[in-house]
Amino acid sequence: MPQPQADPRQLAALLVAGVVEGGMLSEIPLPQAEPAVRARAQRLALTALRNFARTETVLKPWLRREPQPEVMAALRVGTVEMLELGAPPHGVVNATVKALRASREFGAAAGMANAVLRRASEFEGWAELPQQKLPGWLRRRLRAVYGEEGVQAIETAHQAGAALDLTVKPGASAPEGAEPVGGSWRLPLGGQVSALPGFATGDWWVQDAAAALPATLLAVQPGETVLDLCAAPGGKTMQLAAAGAQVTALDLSEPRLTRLRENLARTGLSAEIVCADALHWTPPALVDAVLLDAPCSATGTIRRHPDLPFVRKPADVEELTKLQADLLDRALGFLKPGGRLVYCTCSLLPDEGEAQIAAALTRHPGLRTDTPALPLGRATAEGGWRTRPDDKTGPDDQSGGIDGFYMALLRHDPV
Ligand SMILES: C[S@@+](CC[C@H](N)C(=O)[O-])C[C@H]1O[C@@H](n2cnc3c(N)ncnc32)[C@H](O)[C@@H]1O
Repeated sequence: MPQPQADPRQLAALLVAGVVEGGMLSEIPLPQAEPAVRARAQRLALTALRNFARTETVLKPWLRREPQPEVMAALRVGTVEMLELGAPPHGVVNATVKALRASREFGAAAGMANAVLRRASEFEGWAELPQQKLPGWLRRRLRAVYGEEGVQAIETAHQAGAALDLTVKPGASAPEGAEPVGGSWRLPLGGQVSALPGFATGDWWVQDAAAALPATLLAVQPGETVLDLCAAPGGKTMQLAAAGAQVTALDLSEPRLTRLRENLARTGLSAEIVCADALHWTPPALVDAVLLDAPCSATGTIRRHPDLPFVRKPADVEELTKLQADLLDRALGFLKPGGRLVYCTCSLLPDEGEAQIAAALTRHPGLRTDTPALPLGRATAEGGWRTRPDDKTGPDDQSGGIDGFYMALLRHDPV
């Protein structure tokens, strides 16, 4: 017998409530649902999180007391569906009320939701409401580096979300309609990725245009031995393998390595896979090149992960910067004399980028930066490279920015 389909709005509300309670979007368990339903739920949840403060402004005047988190999340999802995504109010209100009424736990809130969402649908001036601000601690730290104007431009980019960037396997084609961005290809936002032409045949994989730069920077040659430390889910491993290198992909997380294995299988690329802690593992032989995509605050990816500002705390950054320095010191020891290493993080915080490399240069005699100009972003004082979410990808860029990344090419000469 066919199972009743899960409602994307209900799933979206579960996701939003889960994030408010401190969960990462990718880790919140959802009931079984078709990929298309999950994709729609995901899109609604992302939109609700990107417009969290705005929905507060619209809903608060009509709420006598704060509803249960799940009900509040359903109201936020309904509000963005009507006001941001332009869905007809009648359908949104009816579906939300029907779903609440059908639930044993939240049925009593159905009448209130009906009244509040009808009011919300009449709200005027949605587009003029202030954009979503970063949390105070992060905003202050970014303002010290990029200035108030820079932070506002970054917040505007976060609010706009991200297009779908693809890294295309050499010799394969991007799907029709994709535009070149840096060395990547860009499709407008939306849709179910696995349904796009070329997905099943492994012609490309999803990776932000900025995230594709570090592997390009390493410029591996066919036959070179390369260690991809912190490799999963494998976006950069696939680039290195596609360039013909002999890649060892190492990661601490077995579940993430399962995704890396699936990605390699789909794209028909190969790498040796090691599940280990890079701080305690030693390669059997020194290598020509290392890519260290170090664990970080991921604050450069808020465009596509608007749950991060709800979850990240300043203490996480302190812990991560120590780990990054330890990983970098260890990774340098895996290089053949004269070998090269790309260090990168998807963070906007200089503590996880510029400052890490400046400190490493003082710790390691014989270490130097040798980062050439890349198609997107700008050079930094210590010899690295920085991209920002508000970076334009071309003179008439309409497609939005790129993730915030830091990267540096380091050469380790014997002293
Ligand atoms: C930024 S993600 C890597 C993304 C990946 N390079 C890609 O392009 O798809 C960082 C990874 O570091 C891994 N990691 C964290 N600490 C580690 C450690 N001590 N040793 C090895 N891997 C570690 C995490 O499991 C995570 O998969």
